[in-house]
Amino acid sequence: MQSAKYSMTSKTDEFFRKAEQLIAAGRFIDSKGWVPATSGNFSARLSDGNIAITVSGRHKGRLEPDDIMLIDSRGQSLDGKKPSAETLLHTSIYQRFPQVQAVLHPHSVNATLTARLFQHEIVLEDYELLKALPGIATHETRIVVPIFANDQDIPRLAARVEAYMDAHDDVHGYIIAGHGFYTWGASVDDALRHLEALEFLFDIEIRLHGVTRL
Ligand SMILES: CSC[C@@H](O)[C@@H](O)C(=O)COP(=O)(O)O
Ligand SMILES: [Zn+2]
Repeated sequence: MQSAKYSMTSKTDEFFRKAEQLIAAGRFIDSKGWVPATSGNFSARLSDGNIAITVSGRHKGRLEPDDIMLIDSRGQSLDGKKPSAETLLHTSIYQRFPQVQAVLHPHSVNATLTARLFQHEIVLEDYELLKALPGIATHETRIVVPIFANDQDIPRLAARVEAYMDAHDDVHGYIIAGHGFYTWGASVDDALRHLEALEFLFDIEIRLHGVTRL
């Protein structure tokens, strides 16, 4: 039951449609082993600027409609539920990029290993799969994925991400060391494609550099 404070909050058909997309994305991401043990969080922006986001602490591979909640653009709960502990990392992306409509955060082994093998950033260059990312039309492309130190202080972490983004264009995602990565897109499907592409490219770089290091 919603409390009186939240009783005016109506969830629209669009909310439930986006919630279903996030649930399906979670099932797929979990099938790959990228959100173990309740880790990860997902969101999608609605046309009125509010955001559908995963409730904190839920298993992201077994989400039910009740596990997706509504927040405003500043991250305030609109339905009394507790949003993801990392909500600020989502709202910052939406504020920065008007075209972004979905943000996905997996905790994959490859993102974690990448941050162990590389410091500060990983460069992805000369891969056909880079074309899965927006605005890239050729393998003859070089992108940089920054790696930030993990931090339990999310506002402080968000501020570091913001400072990096202020100074760099064409950021398609970022890794948090010992934690996971964030990526986004113009729809849940687009964000999922970016997630899969980055995950694949991290895997290649790990195999390449991990083997070279032996
Ligand atoms: C299970 S530990 C993972 C959390 O600390 C966090 O990093 C995470 O991704 C999930 O937090 P959540 O609050 O469920 O969105
Ligand atoms: Zn996380």
